[in-house]
Amino acid sequence: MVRLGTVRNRLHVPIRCAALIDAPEAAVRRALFSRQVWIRTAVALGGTAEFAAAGSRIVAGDLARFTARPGGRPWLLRVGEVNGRPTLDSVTSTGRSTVSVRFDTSSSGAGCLVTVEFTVSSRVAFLNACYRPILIRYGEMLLGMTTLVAREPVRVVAGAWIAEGKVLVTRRRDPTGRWELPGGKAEPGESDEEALMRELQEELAIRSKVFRRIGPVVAVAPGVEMVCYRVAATHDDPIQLTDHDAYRWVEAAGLSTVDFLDSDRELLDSLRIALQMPA
Ligand SMILES: Nc1nc2c([nH]c(=O)n2[C@H]2C[C@H](O)[C@@H](COP(=O)(O)OP(=O)(O)OP(=O)(O)O)O2)c(=O)[nH]1
Repeated sequence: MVRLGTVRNRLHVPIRCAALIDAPEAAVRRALFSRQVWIRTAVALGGTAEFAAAGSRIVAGDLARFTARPGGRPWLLRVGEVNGRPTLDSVTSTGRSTVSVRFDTSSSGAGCLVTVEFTVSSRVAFLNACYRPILIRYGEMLLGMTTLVAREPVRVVAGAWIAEGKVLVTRRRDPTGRWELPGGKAEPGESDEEALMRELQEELAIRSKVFRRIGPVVAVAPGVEMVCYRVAATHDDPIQLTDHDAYRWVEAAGLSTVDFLDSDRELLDSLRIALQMPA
């Protein structure tokens, strides 16, 4: 409901949009916290969204810049957290108004409930009424994008970095301590190549080049599939592990002795062949 007021009163107009999505909560959160979903939403409505820091996720501390149309007056918002929940809050007022956005998921037997709440605070009551339809459209489009992306299968890209007849394998930093190829989940809208280059930069701190596919598409879990590509480093960057606690170089004969994740076993024959071939 829009409350009208006077110029003297600072008004708050909470606008809440919600959707019940028939997908696992993890998939919904992955979609909702993906920058691509927020960017695609802004673009679909004729505007723009940009994030200052590198990365593909919405994380606390980042700065986001939204416009309702290209070249329009920007809203600069900082990503924050309140009680562990993500928020976006105006960094600088546009002079007349500030906006804050709260978004979250909760799981129920019927599905995953996503809520997005905007609060505009304007010195001029009339502006509250102006922002309302824009924010409702943004919220509804965001929920639609989130639903679409949450239902897409998740694609894991794994990199077989082969050098001098050996492939690099990495040990997961979890209680199982099992080995895998470096890589990870592609973000919505990312190509396999972009995702793999990003993951290798994040996990090993190396710049890389992606070559041909190796082996079959492997089912990792329901709705999650993995593809493997041959990769190489393009610079002499020293390996710095962030997600893993160990790495080693293994030649073809040693692959069967590595305690790989189950899905990786389906790649081993193809990896052995790749180890005998040039990139
Ligand atoms: N990177 C990588 N992941 C693999 C391989 N084999 C395999 O089953 N996986 C699985 C493990 C994970 O469930 C998923 C990769 O996701 P990930 O590395 O981005 O993420 P994660 O599950 O550790 O963490 P998160 O994104 O859920 O927070 O694919 C592999 O060789 N490399």
